[in-house]
Amino acid sequence: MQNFISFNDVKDYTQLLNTALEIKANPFGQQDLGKNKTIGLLFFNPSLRTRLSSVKAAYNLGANCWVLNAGADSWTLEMADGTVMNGDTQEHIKEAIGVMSAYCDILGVRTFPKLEERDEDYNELMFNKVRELSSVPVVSLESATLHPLQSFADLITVAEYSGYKPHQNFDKKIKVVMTWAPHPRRLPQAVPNSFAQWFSKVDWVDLTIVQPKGNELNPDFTEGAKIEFDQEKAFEGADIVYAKNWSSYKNYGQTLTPEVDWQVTLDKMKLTNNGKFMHCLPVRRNVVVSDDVLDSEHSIVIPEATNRIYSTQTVFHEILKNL
Ligand SMILES: CCC[C@H](NC(C)=O)C(=O)O
Ligand SMILES: NC(=O)OP(=O)(O)O
Repeated sequence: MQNFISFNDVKDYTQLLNTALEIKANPFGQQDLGKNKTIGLLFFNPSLRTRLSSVKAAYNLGANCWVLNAGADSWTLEMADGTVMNGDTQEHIKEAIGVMSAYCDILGVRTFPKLEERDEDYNELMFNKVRELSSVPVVSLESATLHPLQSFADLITVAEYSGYKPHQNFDKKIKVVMTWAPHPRRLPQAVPNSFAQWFSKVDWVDLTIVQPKGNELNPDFTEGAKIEFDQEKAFEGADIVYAKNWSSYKNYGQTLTPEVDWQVTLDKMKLTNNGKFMHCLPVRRNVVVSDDVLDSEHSIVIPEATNRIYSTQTVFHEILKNL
């Protein structure tokens, strides 16, 4: 594995899943791999899980790790080429990424979308600029349109809660429903795009995506998923309910306020096959999902967040072993 930016960087998802489950069972078994290696984490946006799980994953592998919050810890960066830098920016992204990638063996980067110009975000201008400037492999810590470390952790979690065992025949079909949910702010499409990209390809999953009409995701990522607009119908018989808010792809960046309440409630979870509730976190309690769902046996959001250590550790492992 060279870079880890999307599902397209995964040659064999079953092999990667099995590796992750093996690493999770023996998390300190590969400490020689990270010896004398450094993993750099660059954040242009806030984070809790990605930041902390990535540091832990690096340490589990015996690697060093540094973290930088662009613009807060560092100089104000100039992103545009050709700028006469006599204003508020002190350092150009060209030098900043060139230097940072000289200080590490793998560079993780988080760059959220602006949610203004769809082409700018969907061409991943910012992330691709960093990738071109980096002299070391790049791992997405969530880009404008995808969040592969989250989706990989979600796959590990769904596998664990579905009875999947590495190298054993698994002929079940798991009904996974990703549902849009309300949020007071306009959020990226990265997490749902990525979840759809991964789970529409898993042969033991039946993926349904349910959202208010007009709020469908980019079809480039949802091909193969069943698209629904009736939330309660979609929940019927679901084994996994994955909730997430996303702003409009069609009316780019706009938020939606549907007439009916799309919050995930206990009554809705009763329509499922005693389904498990998942969310990437952070979650707005009693907006996205009710307290009585999050505080019930339905919720596996903490095991899901815990698996962020092992999705990340596996990706670092797969890149480090080729260095
Ligand atoms: C992991 C989620 C990060 C981000 N969430 C917020 C609140 O910005 C999002 O929705 O993409
Ligand atoms: N799920 C996730 O990536 O969380 P953070 O934004 O807190 O890193």
